[in-house]
Amino acid sequence: MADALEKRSVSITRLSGNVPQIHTTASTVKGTTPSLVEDGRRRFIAASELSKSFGGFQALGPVNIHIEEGEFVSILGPSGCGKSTLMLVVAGLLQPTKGHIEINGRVLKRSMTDVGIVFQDHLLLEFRTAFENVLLQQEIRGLDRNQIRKRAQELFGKLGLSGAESRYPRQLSGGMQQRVSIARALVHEPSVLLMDEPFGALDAISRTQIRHDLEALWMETRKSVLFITHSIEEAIGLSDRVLVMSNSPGRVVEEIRIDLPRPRPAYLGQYPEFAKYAQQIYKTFEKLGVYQFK
Ligand SMILES: Nc1ncnc2c1ncn2[C@@H]1O[C@H](COP(=O)(O)OP(=O)(O)OP(=O)(O)O)[C@@H](O)[C@H]1O
Repeated sequence: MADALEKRSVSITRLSGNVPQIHTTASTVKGTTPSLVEDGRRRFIAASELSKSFGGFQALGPVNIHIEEGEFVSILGPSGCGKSTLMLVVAGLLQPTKGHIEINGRVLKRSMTDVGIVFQDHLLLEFRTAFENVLLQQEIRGLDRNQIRKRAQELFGKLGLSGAESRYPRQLSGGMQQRVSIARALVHEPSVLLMDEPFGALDAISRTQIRHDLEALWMETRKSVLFITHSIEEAIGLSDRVLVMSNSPGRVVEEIRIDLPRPRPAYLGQYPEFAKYAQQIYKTFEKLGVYQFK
């Protein structure tokens, strides 16, 4: 995928009526159906005409999104537009009112299991140590204990948590708590990682570091990631594609393919393309009335 990334040109696509205007080439891969493949890459997650209402209130959609195998996709949108709702529907934790999700070509009928989820709140159990929190996956899923312990130890090393194994959540900084929750989400090696504003509660300096560490981990493991954020810099810094959502009920109004080399630096402003992507997103938010600067 790194090669493919390097060959991409700057591409900003307006989505009219939520119909993707992406040029695709039909192709087939042995053992897969043609509809699963776009530009030679597998659509691992595909959400079609998704909408969600709570009582008479429409919170989301309709939305069409897809995530390719090993792709990092961010959703950027104003508060209350339905980002968390979209993530919960994609995870199968909330039923859509209309539309459906396909995972690897199969319609999702119950909660996804081949997944790791990270929320803004670390949701660690206070009475378990950092390491025991990560091992929870092994206990719940009935996985091989030695294998998961080994993997947990590796993740602690990669996430800068070595030495923190026996600390309780209250003895960790906010950034470390989120690192433990990332380790917990990845220890069972899921194909999909769903992250809902995971760094929202962290200070800007910690956010930049954890963004880099997550990117490094993703480059090694190549999960399919759906990452929800309010931060334009974070979305551009992490993603292969950024999907911009409108105000409530959220629809995807723009897709921006991020063509920056990886790993990306702390200061993204060194790339002229970064300014171009960011400006486009600010402009879209102005047009949508999300920003009303006078
Ligand atoms: N279970 C629920 N019952 C009723 N309304 C809900 C429920 N869950 C979410 N909503 C409403 O749906 C809308 C979208 O909520 P959601 O949390 O998905 O937005 P969001 O874009 O993630 O917001 P934020 O960025 O502030 O976290 C909001 O108006 C919210 O109040």
